[in-house]
Amino acid sequence: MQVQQRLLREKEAKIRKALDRLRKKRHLLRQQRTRREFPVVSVVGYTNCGKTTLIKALTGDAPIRPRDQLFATLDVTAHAGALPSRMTVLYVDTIGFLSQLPHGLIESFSATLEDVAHSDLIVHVRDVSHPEADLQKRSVLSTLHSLQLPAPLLDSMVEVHNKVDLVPGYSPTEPNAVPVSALLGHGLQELKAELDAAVLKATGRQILTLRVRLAGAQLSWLYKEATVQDVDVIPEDGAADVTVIISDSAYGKFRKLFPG
Ligand SMILES: Nc1nc2c(ncn2[C@@H]2O[C@H](COP(=O)(O)OP(=O)(O)OP(=O)(O)O)[C@@H](O)[C@H]2O)c(=O)[nH]1
Ligand SMILES: [Mg+2]
Repeated sequence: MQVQQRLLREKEAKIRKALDRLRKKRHLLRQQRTRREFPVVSVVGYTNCGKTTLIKALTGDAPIRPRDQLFATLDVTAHAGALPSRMTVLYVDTIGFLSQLPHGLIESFSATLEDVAHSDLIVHVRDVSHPEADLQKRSVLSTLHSLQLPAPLLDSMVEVHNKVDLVPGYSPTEPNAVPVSALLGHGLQELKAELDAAVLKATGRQILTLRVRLAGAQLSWLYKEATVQDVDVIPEDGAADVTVIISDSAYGKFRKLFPG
């Protein structure tokens, strides 16, 4: 009994320390984000649902290692991944939700989730092979609602049904859910297409084809400030049709800098 209590105390101290580190890192992440202007996708879900595995599958990132244990992710980490439109997004891994948090940790945990409010899109990962999958969903949603997130962020949430490899013949009943197996890599193309559309919509970005003069600075400006998808050179005009993903604010700047 005593040994067990000591072990638990040690574990709690470890978690607290990790949460402290986390707060510092979050700050850094926020700064980075405002500088680079990458859309941020927060990946949330009940603990052990496969968030880390999914992010790894979407980004091909090696350093994050999923572990089959509670709170394998005690650190908020961001990983860059490319979507089919060639847009780069940052996936932020979050701490797994639990319906019954240990007393005294509730505050720290919600603090780590504050950053979800600053993301452009929320992806809710669910382990559909879990016998209590529905209960877990309700628990996650109620936590999200208690964070007082902006309504558009909640409304645009993408629901991912993970671990479908464990449920033969699985087909989602929810209309907007994307079935995947993060482990086997099934359904990832469909998910990426869905994320592409959702991120564009959520961030006020659009895909435009702009006619630019090759002699000027327009093309290099677009490479720097937007995501260039395609360049179609028209040699006889000394021009090119450039297809870009561009934010409303960047497009405004572009027109100001290069009128006419
Ligand atoms: N069969 C199967 N197992 C999966 C799948 N995705 C993840 N897992 C396994 O589920 C376990 C938990 O995965 P993680 O990615 O660590 O889950 P997590 O949501 O990040 O967990 P926490 O960070 O602890 O909240 C690991 O053993 C994974 O290998 C899947 O699609 N199919
Ligand atoms: Mg994890």
